[in-house]
Amino acid sequence: MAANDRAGAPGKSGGSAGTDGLMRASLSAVAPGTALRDGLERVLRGNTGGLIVLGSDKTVEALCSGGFVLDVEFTATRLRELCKLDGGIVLSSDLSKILRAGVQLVPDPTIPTEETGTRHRTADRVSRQVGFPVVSVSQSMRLIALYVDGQRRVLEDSAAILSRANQALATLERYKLRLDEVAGTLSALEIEDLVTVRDVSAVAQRLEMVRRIATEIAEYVVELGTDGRLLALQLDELIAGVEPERELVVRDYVPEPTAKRSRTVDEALAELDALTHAELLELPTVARALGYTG
Ligand SMILES: Nc1ncnc2c1ncn2[C@@H]1O[C@H](COP(=O)(O)OP(=O)(O)OP(=O)(O)O)[C@@H](O)[C@H]1O
Repeated sequence: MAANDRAGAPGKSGGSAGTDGLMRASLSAVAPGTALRDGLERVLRGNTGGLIVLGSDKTVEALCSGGFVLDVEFTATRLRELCKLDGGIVLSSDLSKILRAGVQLVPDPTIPTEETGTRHRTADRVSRQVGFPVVSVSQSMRLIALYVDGQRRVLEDSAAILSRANQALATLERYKLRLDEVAGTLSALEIEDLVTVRDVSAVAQRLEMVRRIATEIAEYVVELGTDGRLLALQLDELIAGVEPERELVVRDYVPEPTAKRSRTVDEALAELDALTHAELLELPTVARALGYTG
């Protein structure tokens, strides 16, 4: 197997990246183009179902009962064949090996789960208990689901993700055009020294809107794996320079500190980031996030 079609290891919960970071890394590990995704698709097509733990350590070992210790190199076809056995599969933490197959996983039954069906309840509980992501391939519902730290994501096919990603890309293009307009106006007013809080807020607002939709598209890129290359190129081109510009605008226009209040650049950026979508549409709220009051 070529090195580039091996899934990158997502690791386990408790790291600095948090649940969102682990979910992103896990989605990347099972994205189209990886051997793991190829194997999962084969299991789905083969209609056998599967329960796969994406990592192993002492806590995982402690939950395993019965089955076979294998310790063989991971391949998509091996995964497909081993999922025919009754029970779950445990992969090594770097996802390069299949360590166990046909194991009964026995997680703590008091861990709450809202899933139905023993396979999916086990997947949810094991992922919560050991911290490694767990994948279930449902035989009856014919879907692949990823369980990460209490969150569940159903893996969709690339066509469905691409259709949503393309809509988001069209929105990004419109937002970017509007951003270029308000940024152009701000530059012209700066030359004449006529900038108002409203003009600055409008640019900060548009920069934030562009950043948010770009973040959404970046998540689609992760989920799409090799199918998202073109999308990644389009995204990179559209958002080139946006992040530094966001910081520069805030740095230039965050109000001078007074005895009553002061706001650092980082605080203003965090306030902008924390605005809800509805708040972001209101220029006075954006101005307040930047540190302007009254
Ligand atoms: N605790 C467990 N450890 C290992 N494998 C399990 C465990 N629970 C269920 N499985 C696997 O899941 C298979 C299906 O179990 P069951 O029919 O109860 O699940 P389900 O949740 O209805 O799954 P599906 O959505 O695939 O129909 C079992 O035959 C077994 O291979």
